[in-house]
Formats: sequence, C-alpha cells, structure tokens
Amino acid sequence: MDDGMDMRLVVVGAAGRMGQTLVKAIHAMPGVTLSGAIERPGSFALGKDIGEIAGLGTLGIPVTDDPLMAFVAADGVIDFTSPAATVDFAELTAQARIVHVIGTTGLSEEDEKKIAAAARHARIVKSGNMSLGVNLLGVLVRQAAKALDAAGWDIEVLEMHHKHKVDAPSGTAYLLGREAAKGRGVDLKDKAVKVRDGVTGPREEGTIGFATLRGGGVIGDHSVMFASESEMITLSHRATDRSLFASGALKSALWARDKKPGLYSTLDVLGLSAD
Ligand SMILES: NC(=O)C1=CN([C@@H]2O[C@H](COP(=O)(O)OP(=O)(O)OC[C@H]3O[C@@H](n4cnc5c(N)ncnc54)[C@H](OP(=O)(O)O)[C@@H]3O)[C@@H](O)[C@H]2O)C=CC1
Ligand SMILES: O=C(O)C1=N[C@H](C(=O)O)C[C@H](O)C1
Repeated sequence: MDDGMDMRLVVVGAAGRMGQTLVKAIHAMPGVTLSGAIERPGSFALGKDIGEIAGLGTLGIPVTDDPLMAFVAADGVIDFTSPAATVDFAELTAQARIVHVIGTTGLSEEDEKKIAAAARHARIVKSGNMSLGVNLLGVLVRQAAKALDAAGWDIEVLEMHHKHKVDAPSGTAYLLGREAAKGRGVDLKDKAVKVRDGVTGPREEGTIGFATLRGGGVIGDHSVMFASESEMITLSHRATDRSLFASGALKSALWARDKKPGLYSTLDVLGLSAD
C-alpha cells in the first residue's frame, strides 16, 4: 500500500546485467528504496555489497540467497532472472502478498500457468519488454496487421541481441508476434513459424515468421516486416541502453503498488491495453 513512504524493492538476480542496471536505477529514482539483493546459492556475489558490484560504492546491502526473508520486509520484487527462478519467486511473492515485476523471458506455458496462479495473491506485472517504445510499437503492429490482409501481406519478426542471451526468439519478438496475431484475429500459437531449414516449401499464407540473430553487445533490436508482392513496411525499435528496461520496471512497480492482486502487463501500466 502507498503510505507516502518510499516503495521498498528487492532486486533478484541483482548481480546480473539487468540486476546491476536496476540497482543503479533504484538508487537514482525518488520514491523507491533498495531493501534487498538476491542471488542464487553458490553465487560469487553472496556476502558482497550490491552497491560495490553495481559500481555505486557501499550501500550497506549485502547480497543474500534468502529471498523469503527479504520479501517479507519489502513492498515489491523486481525480477529479471531465469524462468525456473521466476516461478519460485512468484510463489514467494504470493505468500508475502507483494508486487512482483517480471521481466524474465523464455517462460514455458507451464511457467506461465504457475505465474498466473501466483497472481491470485501477488500483484504481478509481466512483460517481455518494459520499454514505452516497444509497447507502443506493439500497438502499431496490431493496427497494421488489422489493416493489411493476410492474403496479400506476409508478416515477419526479426530480432538481434547480444551473444550472452540464452532464449530465442526474444520475449519482445513474441510480444510483437502476439500483437500481429491479435490484429489478424488469430492465435499466434497456430500461426508462428520459428524455424526454417532445408527445403521448407513455399511460405504458408497467414503465418507469422520469426528470425533470430545473436552477436556482440546488441542490447535489443526488433523489426516487424509487412511484405507484399510490390512493397514492404517495416516497423522497428532499437534499445540503446538497458536503463530503459529498468525505468519501465520501476514505473510498473509503483503503478502496481495500489492495485488488487492480479496479472498485469506493461500495456496496462502505460494505458495501452488492447481494445
Ligand atoms: N522484459 C524486459 O524488458 C527485459 C527482459 N530481460 C530478460 O531478463 C532476464 C535476465 O537478463 P540478463 O540480466 O541479461 O541476464 P543475466 O544472466 O545477466 O542475469 C540474470 C541473473 O539472475 C541470476 N539468477 C538466476 N537464477 C537465480 C536464482 N534462482 N536466484 C537468484 N538469482 C538467480 C543469475 O545468476 P547466475 O549468473 O548465477 O545464473 C544472474 O545474476 C532474461 O530472461 C532477459 O531476456 C532483459 C532485459 C529487458
Ligand atoms: O535478454 C535481453 O537482453 C533482452 N531480453 C528481452 C527480450 O527477450 O525481448 C528484452 C530486451 O530486448 C533485452
């Protein structure tokens, strides 16, 4: 509940790429305070001050592997970790009845069900991309897909990320694919083509294709192409700094503070939900 006090936030996976970015963003943002930093048992980060790891100097917050202890003393958890960890954390945020912002991608259908179950008690905001730009792009993709008939226009989603990324296609690519499917009034599960290899035959009308590139330090590039026989429309987004995702996550946490338990998305936070 918003009692006029800073929202106390725990960052899980605090020593990771997004974890460190979040620690810096919380430090710089009024209205939120870092109250805990979690990593897995055996992590190099355990016992170290998270401020030192994130390059801020000492903050007096050691990294621990005891999430429940940290969650009961917090108002919310910011989670950019791995699917298995996120499902475990969702059970704990449900027990503690707090806000859980989930940026983790690569979640299976089974994981999604468990997260939905946790949202009976926790206030969960989950999105494959927490940026304003990508969520707005999703709305534009939905509109374009609605306007451009499947008989004449093929939809392809292209993404590129840094070489450390472990899941594919990206959460954002799925988000954009789902918006395209929504615009067409179809289910992405029935239309997605994620792999092409060898003699594939011609493209099936109405499918939504995905292509994945990995390399270097690319933070996140996404394009949705609408291709006809005689023209092509490309809608694109490029992330140039991870702090973009962190500020979206913090905005989501503050937004969810006074909401009822439930499963929300960044589209809800930004007021861009599907009509
Ligand atoms: N939705 C969005 O806007 C965005 C989403 N992401 C997603 O966020 C996730 C993390 O990305 P990134 O920061 O680059 O990855 P990193 O691997 O750099 O960070 C993940 C961190 O979580 C830790 N972790 C894993 N399991 C546990 C556990 N059980 N308990 C505590 N900590 C754990 C990892 O520790 P260890 O190294 O020991 O495994 C690591 O420190 C990915 O799924 C990525 O796709 C990223 C950016 C934006
Ligand atoms: O792993 C990343 O880095 C990113 N993951 C998210 C995704 O899977 O779409 C968001 C962003 O593009 C960075």
